[in-house]
Amino acid sequence: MRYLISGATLPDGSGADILVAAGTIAAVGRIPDADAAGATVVDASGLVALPGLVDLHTHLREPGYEQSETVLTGTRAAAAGGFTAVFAMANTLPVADTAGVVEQVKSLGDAAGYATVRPIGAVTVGLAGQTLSEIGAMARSRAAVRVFSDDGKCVHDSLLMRRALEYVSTFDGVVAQHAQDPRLTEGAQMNESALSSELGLKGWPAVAEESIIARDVLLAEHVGARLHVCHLSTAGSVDVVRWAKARGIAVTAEATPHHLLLTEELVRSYDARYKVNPPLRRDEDVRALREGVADGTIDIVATDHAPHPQESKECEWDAASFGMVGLESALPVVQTALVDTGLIGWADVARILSTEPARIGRLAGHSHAFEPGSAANLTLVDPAASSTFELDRLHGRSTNSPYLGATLSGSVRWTFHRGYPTLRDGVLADVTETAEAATAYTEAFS
Ligand SMILES: NC(=O)N[C@@H](CC(=O)O)C(=O)O
Ligand SMILES: [Zn+2]
Ligand SMILES: [Zn+2]
Repeated sequence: MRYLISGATLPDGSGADILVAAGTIAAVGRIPDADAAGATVVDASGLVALPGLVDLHTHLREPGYEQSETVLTGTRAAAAGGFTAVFAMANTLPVADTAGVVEQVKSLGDAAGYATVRPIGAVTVGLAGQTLSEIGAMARSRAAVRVFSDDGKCVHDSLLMRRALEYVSTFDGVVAQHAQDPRLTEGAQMNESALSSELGLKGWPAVAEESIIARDVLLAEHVGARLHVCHLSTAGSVDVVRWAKARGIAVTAEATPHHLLLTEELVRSYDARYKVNPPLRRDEDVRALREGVADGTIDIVATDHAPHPQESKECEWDAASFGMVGLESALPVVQTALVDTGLIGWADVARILSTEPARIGRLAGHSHAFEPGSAANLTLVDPAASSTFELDRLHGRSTNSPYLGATLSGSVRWTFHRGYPTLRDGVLADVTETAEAATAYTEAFS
């Protein structure tokens, strides 16, 4: 199948046609009619073409928590949000701490066909924080794991963290740390502040995050390894990472869309859709995170898409699960919080949502630029449109979105994964090339 994407705006603001053929970008620029003969025309006037979005932090929940999400449903949500690759977190059941589990997750992703799935390996066996998992075997496996994380839990033991950093540096891997001092956050339910006292909820101090990041950047410097910090949520964390980068430490950092838009004030509703780890913080923190993205201290935006079943959200605050779904809303939140506010432009969006996460995760073979010959992974966004998040706009198995009923600016219209549309003019495509694989998938795993 050949597609002529006509009249798109590239991230740098220039206009171009893009010819997609045989899974690759065949040509970019003014494309002669003869070259485009027979191609399906996609009218992209008014649309911004971005390299396919890459999420370095997605919870796909399979194996083990298929009532919340599966690799198939999660990657359908990814495609709907403009993503062509996702890194799947390791807090599944069993935990992704062996070559067998990461290979299974990769195979499920291949079979589903909606996005490239790169498994993340656990740092410690069972995420228990006691002994290192078989990091080398996962790196050498068919899944070629490069990112390791105990996300959901912090690698708290300093010596284990040191050993993990040393180990991954031997094959250019990276440890993605969930920075949360467990003792300082025992039983914590929301940001520690005047509001947490007022609401009578146990507070989660900023220092619980900042102190771990400070320790880890120093450890990374000491052993000469790459460190990635998940979901920065406080102004102090931005300061620590800024300091570390100025010192030349190989640290990268992410912010989630929700920490760039929402504040702890929402907790007043006691609506557990706003319960997330790390917690929503203050206005000052949101401002500092936005500045951190704008000045490059924060390298990427990652969704931390964390599906949970209704019963674990529709209950009292203390009993509810932490986490929000975020794949479909990520681009509109980024546009609303960062582009519409004038802090960044579309070239920066391409960088923070595609090229940089791909580089940090060592995602080989993913197209980052509209260069002839590269794989056709791309996303078309209508910045003049808006997105209202109703239940039918969520394609995953869980609906714990903080934006239900809300309208954000920007709308993802088309997603192309390896040359075929996974989202067509806002409608999730039936991935025909992989329909048989999808059937086999359902039979094998349901
Ligand atoms: N972010 C969350 O609130 N929850 C995540 C775990 C995590 O990212 O730490 C989950 O797995 O549900
Ligand atoms: Zn986390
Ligand atoms: Zn997470």
